[in-house]
Amino acid sequence: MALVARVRALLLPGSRLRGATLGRAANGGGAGARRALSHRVLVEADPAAGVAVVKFRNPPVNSLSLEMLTELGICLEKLENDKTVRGIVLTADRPGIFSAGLDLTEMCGRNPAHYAEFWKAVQELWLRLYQSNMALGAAINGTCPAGGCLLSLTCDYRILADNPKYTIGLNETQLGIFAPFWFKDTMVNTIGHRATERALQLGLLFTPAEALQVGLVDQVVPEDQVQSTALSVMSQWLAIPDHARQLTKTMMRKATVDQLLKHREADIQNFVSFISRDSIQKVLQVYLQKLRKKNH
Ligand SMILES: CCCCCCCC/C=C\C=C\CC(=O)SCCNC(=O)CCNC(=O)[C@H](O)C(C)(C)COP(=O)(O)OP(=O)(O)OC[C@H]1O[C@@H](n2cnc3c(N)ncnc32)[C@H](O)[C@@H]1OP(=O)(O)O
Repeated sequence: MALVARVRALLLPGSRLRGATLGRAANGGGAGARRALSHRVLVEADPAAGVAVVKFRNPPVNSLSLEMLTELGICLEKLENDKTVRGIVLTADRPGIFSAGLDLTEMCGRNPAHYAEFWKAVQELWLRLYQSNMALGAAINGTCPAGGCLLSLTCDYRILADNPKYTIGLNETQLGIFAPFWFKDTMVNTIGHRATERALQLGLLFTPAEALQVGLVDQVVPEDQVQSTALSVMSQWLAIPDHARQLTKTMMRKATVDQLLKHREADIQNFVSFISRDSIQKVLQVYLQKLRKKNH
């Protein structure tokens, strides 16, 4: 289903996204700050600063399900069309888990049409974020594996909470799958080829100190200062004239974006045939069961 159709489905009577409002904040935010609510994404906009904080709230682990990807896409599209917003900070509504990455239940026991729809939605969100004209910051206030790490890597800078429990990285190989070329390219663009090769083959999840050392994040700060630091760094990015910053960003990212645009359909087909393999389904199911067993 294309984004428009998925949005329609989400707006059907009964959907909690229906009637989402953008009103004056009940609390928090500066004077004139506005808060918009959807089911899985909370937006706190501060028009005076030109910044919106986009908070993930898809319990229990902020996984990127099809619905979450769709709501995030809608929210970002709205912000892109809002002339008062020049920068966005992505964060988790509750500290602990920034995002557990792609929702594994979307990739297990479904049919090929579902896998294709899901992968298309992952591509769409990456394209929207990686090509965004806005300045994007990630206030990483929790653990950040795989697709969660990818989200943060689409941003222009990353601030990570100084908590050794919070790890970050593309750990796909540890699950028995692997990061597709555009995940890899996004990481190469951030930490370079050799560090990416090592990180991806070993499926490394970096502690804050390691992530800072390898350049996966730009700053590690005390947990209660992640959002405030991300907002203060944002003011540096917004001090640069938009057109100059945007042209530079496009120049840096265009080749990577073009690769996916050129191979988009083939990438979907490759994903569908890879994820549909019995052997891959088996490893994903074992991984999910292990996660679930912990709690039962
Ligand atoms: C030719 C080639 C073409 C291209 C091929 C490409 C192939 C690549 C394909 C896919 C790429 C995928 C990238 C991903 O993002 S995969 C997801 C990777 N994520 C993880 O490995 C993280 C897994 N989760 C955890 O490690 C923990 O849950 C953690 C985030 C650390 C939180 O721990 P904790 O607070 O202890 O919470 P629980 O583990 O108890 O989890 C609570 C419930 O949430 C469920 N859960 C967790 N993660 C996911 C997830 N990613 N998706 C869906 N569900 C998830 C977990 O099972 C618990 O459920 P329950 O309450 O029923 O027990």
